[in-house]
Amino acid sequence: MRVFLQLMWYFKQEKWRYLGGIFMLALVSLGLLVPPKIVGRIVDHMKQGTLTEELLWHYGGILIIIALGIYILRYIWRIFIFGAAVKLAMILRNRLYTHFTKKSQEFYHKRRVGDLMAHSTNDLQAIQQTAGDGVLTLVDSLMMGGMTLVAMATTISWKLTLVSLIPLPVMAWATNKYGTMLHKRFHSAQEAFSALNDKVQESISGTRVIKAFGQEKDDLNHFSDLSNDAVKKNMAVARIDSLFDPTISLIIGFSFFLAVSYGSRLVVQNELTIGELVSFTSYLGLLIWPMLAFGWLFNIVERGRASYDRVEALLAVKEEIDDQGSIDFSPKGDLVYQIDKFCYTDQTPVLTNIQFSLKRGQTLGIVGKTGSGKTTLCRVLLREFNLKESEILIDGTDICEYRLDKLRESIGYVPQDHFLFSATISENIAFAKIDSPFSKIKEAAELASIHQDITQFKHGYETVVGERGVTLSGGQKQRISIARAILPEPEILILDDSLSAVDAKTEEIILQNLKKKRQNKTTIITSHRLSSISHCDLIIVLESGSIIQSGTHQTLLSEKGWYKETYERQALESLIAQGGIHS
Ligand SMILES: Nc1ncnc2c1ncn2[C@@H]1O[C@H](COP(=O)(O)OP(=O)(O)OP(=O)(O)O)[C@@H](O)[C@H]1O
Repeated sequence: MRVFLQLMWYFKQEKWRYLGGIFMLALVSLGLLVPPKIVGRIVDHMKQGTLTEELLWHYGGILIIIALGIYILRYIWRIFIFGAAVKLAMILRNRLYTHFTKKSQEFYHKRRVGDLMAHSTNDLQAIQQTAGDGVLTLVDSLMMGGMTLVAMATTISWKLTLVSLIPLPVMAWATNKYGTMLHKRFHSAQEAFSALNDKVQESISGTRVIKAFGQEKDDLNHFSDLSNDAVKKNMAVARIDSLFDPTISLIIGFSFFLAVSYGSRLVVQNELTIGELVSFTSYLGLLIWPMLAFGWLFNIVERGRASYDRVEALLAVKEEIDDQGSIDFSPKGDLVYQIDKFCYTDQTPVLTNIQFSLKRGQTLGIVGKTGSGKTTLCRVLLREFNLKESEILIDGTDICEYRLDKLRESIGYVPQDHFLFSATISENIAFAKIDSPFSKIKEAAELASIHQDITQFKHGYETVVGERGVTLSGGQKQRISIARAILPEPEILILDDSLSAVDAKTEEIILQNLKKKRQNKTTIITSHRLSSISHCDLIIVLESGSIIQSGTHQTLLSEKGWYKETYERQALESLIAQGGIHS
């Protein structure tokens, strides 16, 4: 029942709804006590031969009024209690979503998407059930059960009530034992569901790779294994779950047996009328629901607790990036990198001794072997990771002193693994500035050299991309991502290997456009193709996270080293690709 304490903050917040609902439940329970009493009286009247038509109408009238009252009250309490439960799920869903939006890339790197989705669906549903059905079963079983017992003991016979309750301790023991077993099993069932969710998500996203490698069968087998595991764990839950009802029915059956045998004795001894015995057994019948509800309560509560623990653990994950900056405007100006050492999670440095500066409006080219640290050098500027003091400065101010949103507002980043949303091309381009006029969207598309392609589509800028729409080529996606980044005219534009899927001619056009348009703005380009960065004001060559060469294209060509070798090799490759060398 700990979950009710955990949810106390919400019960307090919605106390009127819950108190109102509970009050109505109490009225319903009271109302339900009346019919057995009336039936008992009618039986006694019949036995004594005093039952008149008028009396029958009188009792019938009371029964109808009670039935109607219960009907209305049940409707209202449902709205109160279940309505509050739905609202709780909404609050938690919003919290989780807000939490997700604040999390860093590392958070998503470490977690499985399917797992996060399971938290937002299955777990929240279980918590909603606890705040709705859980409260109902708890209150109803205690109130309905308690009132019925009091009615039995005070209005009929306390001796008979005590005798009928002899089997109850067995029920308390059994439900407690089942509850403990359920908790563990629910946890692993929810974990299995998360794993299954993750598998489905990954397989659907990666379906092209799966098919390309002919791995459908293996994928299906893997899915079946996870699915079987989820079934097995849910069956384990169901096996305990299924024990509740038969156990309770058995115990109530035994109670009935005791009530009828001992009750008949009391009737024979004239301590009880037949009508009272009939009322008593009807009351016992009324106890079936509270007892079953008590059994379900364990089930609901244990499921809710397991889910609430999981959601709380997720919400407790701290922000990795401390956004303590106080400067409330977006930075503009000269850029200075002075990083001694940067490591991801382990102690192996990924960047070492990175020292360079860039004037506002200049273009920086970053090249180097794969894995040399180019992307990392860009991402540290976005503050995706915590930096030490003064490792990167803009206009002489540590980037950590800017508010994170303000810093990021001034940077347009086109990542290597670009992503387009299932929305129209125009919405994708205007993603960072959704209210941009069409002229701006078109201008960005023209700069990114994608306008022509877009006009070829039947619906032009209104073409839906992604799962629900047209399939774009890699180069088209890249250029739409570039248009998206340049539309807000960011102070710093980072193209992280973003021209890899376009041909050399288109690349040149895009670079020329950017040069013209972004005269006073800084641009950073990482690339494997040296032609992409040859125009840059500063080029740095990275190897194993360190700068091994730096300068302009001309100075780097004039010295021996990686840049010259790579440039000459790529020039030769390009010549061969264009038709070879003619002697
Ligand atoms: N999130 C991360 N956590 C831990 N290590 C990482 C992470 N991202 C990158 N690395 C490691 O940092 C090193 C540099 O990676 P980075 O992506 O910066 O190189 P790169 O030069 O951009 O490579 P490429 O040219 O292939 O894109 C690599 O050894 C990589 O494994």
